[in-house]
Amino acid sequence: MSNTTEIPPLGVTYEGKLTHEVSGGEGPWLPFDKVKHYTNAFIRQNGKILLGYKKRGFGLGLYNGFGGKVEPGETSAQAAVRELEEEAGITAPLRRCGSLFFILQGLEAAFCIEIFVAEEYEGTIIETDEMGPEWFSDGSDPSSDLPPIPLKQMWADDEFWMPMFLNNRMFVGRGDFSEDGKMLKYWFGEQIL
Ligand SMILES: COc1nc(N)nc2c1ncn2[C@H]1C[C@H](O)[C@@H](COP(=O)(O)OP(=O)(O)OP(=O)(O)O)O1
Repeated sequence: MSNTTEIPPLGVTYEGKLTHEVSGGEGPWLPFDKVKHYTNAFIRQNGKILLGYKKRGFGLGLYNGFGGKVEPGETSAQAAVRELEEEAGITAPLRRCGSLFFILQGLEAAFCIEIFVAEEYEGTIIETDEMGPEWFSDGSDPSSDLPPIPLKQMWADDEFWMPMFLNNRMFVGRGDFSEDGKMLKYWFGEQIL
């Protein structure tokens, strides 16, 4: 972790200043010529964080926030609300808290993912065909009986930006992955608006 301001890689968009960068890996950043837009949303409440166990498709067997592709005509904020309802059965006043950019070798398009969070929600959390929702401790309550965030069963990038997210910082970053899901190179930073 450093406080110096390196130039962030292509694909990382931000306003203001960046700080607390963390970076690693070797070789050049992977090239891309197409970008697809996605969302990912978390509910965080009273020392707990809601994650979903991905039951099918991309990211199968990993825990993540709830989200998916931004459909034509939608804003990312609208897509985030829709995807949360489709995947966990709830609605929430989501606000954007970060932006991530990923490239996976072998896929034609890069992922540009807007990350959202809310501290409250409406409705009853349900398991869906796509996601199995589970609560975890966010680490802020040492007396919590909930399991810790299962970083070993999450995308490898999460361990770098999740601490920024849990500290209520805006974050941005990029990770390049091999075809078998190993992170080859990464850069993440906190954004000061
Ligand atoms: C590669 O690194 C990634 N890290 C993290 N933390 N999250 C990622 C990564 N790559 C993708 N994601 C997120 C982005 C989305 O929230 C989901 C994938 O969405 P999905 O493939 O399920 O989206 P849709 O095609 O819309 O799904 P359905 O049409 O089946 O609902 O993972």
